[in-house]
Amino acid sequence: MSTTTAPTRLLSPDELEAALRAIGAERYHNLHPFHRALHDGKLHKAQVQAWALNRYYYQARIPAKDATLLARLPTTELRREWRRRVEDHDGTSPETGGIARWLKLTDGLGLDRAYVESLEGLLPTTRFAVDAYVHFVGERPILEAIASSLTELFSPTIISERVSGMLRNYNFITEETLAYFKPRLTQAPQDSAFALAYVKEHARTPEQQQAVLAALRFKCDVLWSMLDALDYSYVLPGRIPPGAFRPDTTA
Ligand SMILES: O=C(O)c1cc(C(=O)O)c2c(n1)C(=O)C(=O)c1cc(C(=O)O)[nH]c1-2
Repeated sequence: MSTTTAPTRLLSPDELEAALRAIGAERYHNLHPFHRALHDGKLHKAQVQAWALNRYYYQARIPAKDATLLARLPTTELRREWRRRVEDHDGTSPETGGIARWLKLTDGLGLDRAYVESLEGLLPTTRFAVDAYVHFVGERPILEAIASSLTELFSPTIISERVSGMLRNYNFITEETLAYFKPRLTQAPQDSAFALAYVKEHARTPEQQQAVLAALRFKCDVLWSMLDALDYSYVLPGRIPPGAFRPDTTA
């Protein structure tokens, strides 16, 4: 039996934007039960530690994925725009930038810095998911690589919810430990506005538009699977994989 797929038509730039936003409304990781529990104060400190430790790997690899893309970009203007992202995360001197601020969060949660940076305690899925994102951006066409960053369209909302929810619900969380997130509220809209305008201008065929939508779905899957792994390993009893962070022995 043969199956036929209806040919996809060319969307207007605004229809493409609406289709991208619909993917976020359906699949972004704000909808994941682990995030709901994190923000609503339903987790123990050890589970919050596991989230921060695993998410450190995402933060640490973001500037590497951006540098990979930077090297492939064809114009000065594009490289200048993308270089800013690398600086936002790596900083321009020691103790500045997003990675340093994320380590303030893991410090504030009582995790040993050398242990966090060693990556020894990561869940296997965290490593696989983050590495898949870095490879995607290194290997796919530039249009898709840029489109995969578009989850940032949706991040200011989840970050605002997270900061207010965690401050309200956990006595071990302070404004200082959550300092990572404040600059993201201005950086992410700047980043995503540029990426969205780029994608709307350069996705000019139905195939390119479908590839852009698939890139955003892929990225939502990366973020979702990281939370699935945390949920499975640290919410269900007796599921922590061998070698992964064990709250009682390493915190
Ligand atoms: O806290 C979050 O929920 C969240 C989500 C995302 C995202 O949607 O990819 C990013 C970030 N934070 C973030 O802090 C960040 O630096 C970042 C960079 C990127 C990217 O794809 O280039 N996404 C995100």
